[in-house]
Amino acid sequence: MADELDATIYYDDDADTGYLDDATVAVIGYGSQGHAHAQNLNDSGIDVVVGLREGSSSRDAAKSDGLSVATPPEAAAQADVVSILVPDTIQPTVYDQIENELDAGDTLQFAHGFNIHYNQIQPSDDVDVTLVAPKSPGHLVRRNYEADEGTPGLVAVYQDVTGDAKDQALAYAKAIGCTRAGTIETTFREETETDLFGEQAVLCGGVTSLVKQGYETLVEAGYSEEMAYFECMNELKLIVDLMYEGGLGEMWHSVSDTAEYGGLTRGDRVVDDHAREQMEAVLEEVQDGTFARQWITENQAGRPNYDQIKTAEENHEIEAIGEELRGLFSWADE
Ligand SMILES: NC(=O)C1=CN([C@@H]2O[C@H](COP(=O)(O)OP(=O)(O)OC[C@H]3O[C@@H](n4cnc5c(N)ncnc54)[C@H](OP(=O)(O)O)[C@@H]3O)[C@@H](O)[C@H]2O)C=CC1
Ligand SMILES: CC[C@](O)(C(C)=O)C(=O)O
Ligand SMILES: [Mg+2]
Ligand SMILES: [Mg+2]
Repeated sequence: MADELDATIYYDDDADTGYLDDATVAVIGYGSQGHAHAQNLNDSGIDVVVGLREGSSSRDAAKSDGLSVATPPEAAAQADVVSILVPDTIQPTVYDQIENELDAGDTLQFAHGFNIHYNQIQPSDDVDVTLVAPKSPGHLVRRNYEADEGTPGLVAVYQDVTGDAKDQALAYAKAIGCTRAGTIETTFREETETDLFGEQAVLCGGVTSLVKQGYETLVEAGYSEEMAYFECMNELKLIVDLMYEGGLGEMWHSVSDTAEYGGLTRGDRVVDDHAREQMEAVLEEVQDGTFARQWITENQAGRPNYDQIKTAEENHEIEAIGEELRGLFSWADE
C-alpha cells in the first residue's frame, strides 16, 4: 500500500484471492467488461458462471471461452458474488430479475456506481454492495491480464453487512488484474461523478470534438483530408503514448522545441476559459443529477437523440478517410 499519497492504493500484496476461494461469481453480461472479468476470474482459479439472457448472441462466445452459462436469475441463484456488467441503463431491469436470488450475505457488485449513486437500484440491506471498476475499456482489461500486465482500478464499498466486503472486492480486483497496476480506494459517489465527467469532458467527448474541429479546420482551409487525418487523429495516439509513459514532460521533451513553444503558447487559446466554464457546467450536471435524468429519460423514450447524434458521428468524413487509410497500414491488422 502506498501511504505517502492522498489516495489509498492497493497492490497485489494487499489483496488475498482467498476471500473468493469458496465463492461462485456470477458475471451478468459478456460485453466489454463482462468478457474480461469472467475470463480473468476464471484464469485466476475463481469459480465463474456467466449470466446471459435466453437467445443471447454472446452465449456461444462465453461457452467457447470455456465458461459455464446460465440465465441471469439462474446464475445469481448459484452465486455468492453477482457482478452486474450489462449497460448502466439496463441494470435496474436485470436487478429486478435477480433480486430474489440474492441470499443474505451475498455480494452485489458493480463496475460503475451510476445506479446506486442515482438511486436507480436500491439493494436490500442484507447484502454487501461493492464496486470494482477498471479504469480502462474492457478489452484492454483482458489483453493486459493475458500479457501479465495490470489495469488500474478502483474499489469502493457501499454496504458491508458481512464485514468482508472490502477484502472480497480487493480479491476480485486482484483476480481480474487490477491490483497488479494499483487499485485506488474510493466511494460510489466519487467514482460515478469523476468517471462521467472524465468520459464526457476529456476522454471521449472532449478529445473527439478536438479531433473533429482540428480536422475540419484544416480541410476547410484547403488541405487534403489525408493530411488532416494524419495530423489530427493518427498522430494523437503517438503523442498520448508519450504522456502515458512519462507525463506531459516526456511528451514536451520528445517533440521539437518549435512544437513545444507553439503548443504552450496556443493550446490554452483553443481550450480556453470558455472551455473551462463548460467543463464546470458539465461537472455540475453530473453532480446535480441533470445528466443522469436526461440519459434515463432518453432511454425510456427509445434513444431518439442518441441514435441521431451517433449516426452523425459515424458519418463524419474523418471516419471514411480514416478507414481507407488504416486499410493501407500494414500494422493496422496486427
Ligand atoms: N465499457 C467499458 O470499458 C467500461 C464499462 N464500465 C461499466 O461496466 C458496466 C458494463 O458496461 P459494458 O461492459 O460497456 O457493457 P456492454 O454494453 O459491453 O454490455 C453488453 C452485455 O450486456 C448484455 N445486455 C445488453 N442489453 C441487455 C438486456 N436488455 N438484457 C440482458 N442483457 C443485456 C449483452 O447481452 P447480449 O450478449 O445478449 O447482447 C452483453 O452481454 C457498466 O456499468 C459500465 O458503466 C466500467 C468501466 C469501463
Ligand atoms: C472512458 C469511458 C469509460 O468510463 C471507461 C472505458 O472507463 C466507459 O464508461 O466506458
Ligand atoms: Mg471509466
Ligand atoms: Mg464510464
